[in-house]
Amino acid sequence: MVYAGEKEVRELLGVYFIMGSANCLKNPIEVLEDAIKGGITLFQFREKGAEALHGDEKKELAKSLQDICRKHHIPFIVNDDIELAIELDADGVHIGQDDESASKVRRRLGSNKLIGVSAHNVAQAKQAIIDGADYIGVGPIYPTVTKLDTEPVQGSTVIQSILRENIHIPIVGIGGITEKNAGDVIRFGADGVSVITAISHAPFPEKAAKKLASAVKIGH
Ligand SMILES: Cc1ncsc1CCOP(=O)(O)O
Ligand SMILES: C=C1C=NC(C)=NC1=N
Ligand SMILES: [Mg+2]
Repeated sequence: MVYAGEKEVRELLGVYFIMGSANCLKNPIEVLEDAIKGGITLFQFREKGAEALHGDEKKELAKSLQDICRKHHIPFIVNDDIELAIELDADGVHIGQDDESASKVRRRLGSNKLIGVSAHNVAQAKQAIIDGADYIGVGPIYPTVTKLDTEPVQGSTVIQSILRENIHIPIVGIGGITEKNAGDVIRFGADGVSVITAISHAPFPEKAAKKLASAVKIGH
């Protein structure tokens, strides 16, 4: 992927689907294909939790999902697992505060890859910029049961406190986001929304993605 400037990154964050095998009620391959048909703009492979796949099984699933993203020109991001991202030549990685710093990851990935960092306050947002991150994931905005060890639910406060500091890094909201509240997250000032279960548990993932995409568009 050619290096994406800030404006392209903001557009890429529109409807940012995140999924691993544990988040799916049916075949992850089908869920991703339907989500892409519905208009997601970015995909993150996040294989976590008790039943998460490991080793070759994890790599094979990642490759299958990456192939689907390539076919439809959707950038493929890997959560946490830098080695896997390098091995697959993924389009980028997403790292949390407990992972290695974005500056170290940048040295390993190079300038033409996307690096996203989870940020829960202004200081972490500022550090992410210093470290060369391309975007920050801020949340949980609303309560979520998908990730049990989240920071406290913060609603719009962190997004607004970051923007009040005149910090200009692309921001994606995360946590409990659905078609009903996605527009609010954009009105709070986020460039896009990232979701897991709103799409992965939807009876029709294509329709769920479409509804999120229109809520985001209206929110802008
Ligand atoms: C990975 C992550 N980080 C903060 S909340 C969360 C889970 C989001 O899942 P959902 O969209 O199903 O609430
Ligand atoms: C924890 C996370 C926060 N934000 C994003 C975009 N992805 C994540 N895995
Ligand atoms: Mg992590």
